[in-house]
Amino acid sequence: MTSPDLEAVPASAYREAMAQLASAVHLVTTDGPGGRAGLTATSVCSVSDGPPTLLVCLNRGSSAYPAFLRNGVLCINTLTAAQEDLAADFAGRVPRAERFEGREWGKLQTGAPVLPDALVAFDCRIVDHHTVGTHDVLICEVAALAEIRDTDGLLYAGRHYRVLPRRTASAG
Ligand SMILES: NC(=O)c1ccc[n+]([C@@H]2O[C@H](COP(=O)([O-])OP(=O)(O)OC[C@H]3O[C@@H](n4cnc5c(N)ncnc54)[C@H](O)[C@@H]3O)[C@@H](O)[C@H]2O)c1
Ligand SMILES: Cc1cc2c(cc1C)N(C[C@H](O)[C@H](O)[C@H](O)COP(=O)(O)O)c1[nH]c(=O)[nH]c(=O)c1N2
Repeated sequence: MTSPDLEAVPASAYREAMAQLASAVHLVTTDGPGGRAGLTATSVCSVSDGPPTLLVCLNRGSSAYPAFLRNGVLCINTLTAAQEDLAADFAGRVPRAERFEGREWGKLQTGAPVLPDALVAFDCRIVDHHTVGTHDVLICEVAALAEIRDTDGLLYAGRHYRVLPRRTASAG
């Protein structure tokens, strides 16, 4: 242990520690009565395969957050290495209203926007949510999956985007 048990961990130290972890990068999107919205997220995790369920942690302060709760559906679009620009756009480089411009978006079961050529996409219904600090943990049941693409993935680690090379059969 490098710090006493009862000493609070500063947010800056926590973020520096979290920056050491590598994560896949996703556009989390929604559409419905609350409007179309989306943001970049790394806090996505598998919960169960029966029923197929994952979680995503969304900051309640983001402009997109109310739309997710109102719509009750979302799509986790996992980005390829070629989609790094989109990650920056949906993390705030482009205003919320303009983030979906310039490409055709698909849909599966729920109507949440599906990014063409995503590495994979999980179309979900939000079945529960829990407030923890600044974020809400959304529990999402998977209603449909998009086709898996045979291409390099995108990682975020050490505050930089990186390429996750697709493992080929010859690579073992
Ligand atoms: N889970 C999140 O909400 C989350 C995750 C990654 C980045 N971000 C945001 O993106 C920007 C750049 O992040 P960065 O990784 O380049 O540097 P950073 O130093 O702000 O964050 C380092 C790591 O700490 C964690 N983190 C950062 N802010 C968080 C938050 N508000 N809630 C929970 N975890 C958080 C993430 O794992 C992040 O990769 C910041 O504004 C950050 O808040 C948010
Ligand atoms: C690499 C990376 C990863 C994440 C983020 C950023 C970046 C750069 N952001 C922040 C989020 O994308 C950003 O706050 C919103 O896009 C801002 O949206 P509005 O402009 O408020 O709509 C983010 N926010 C969140 O609520 N959950 C998350 O898991 C993540 N992960």
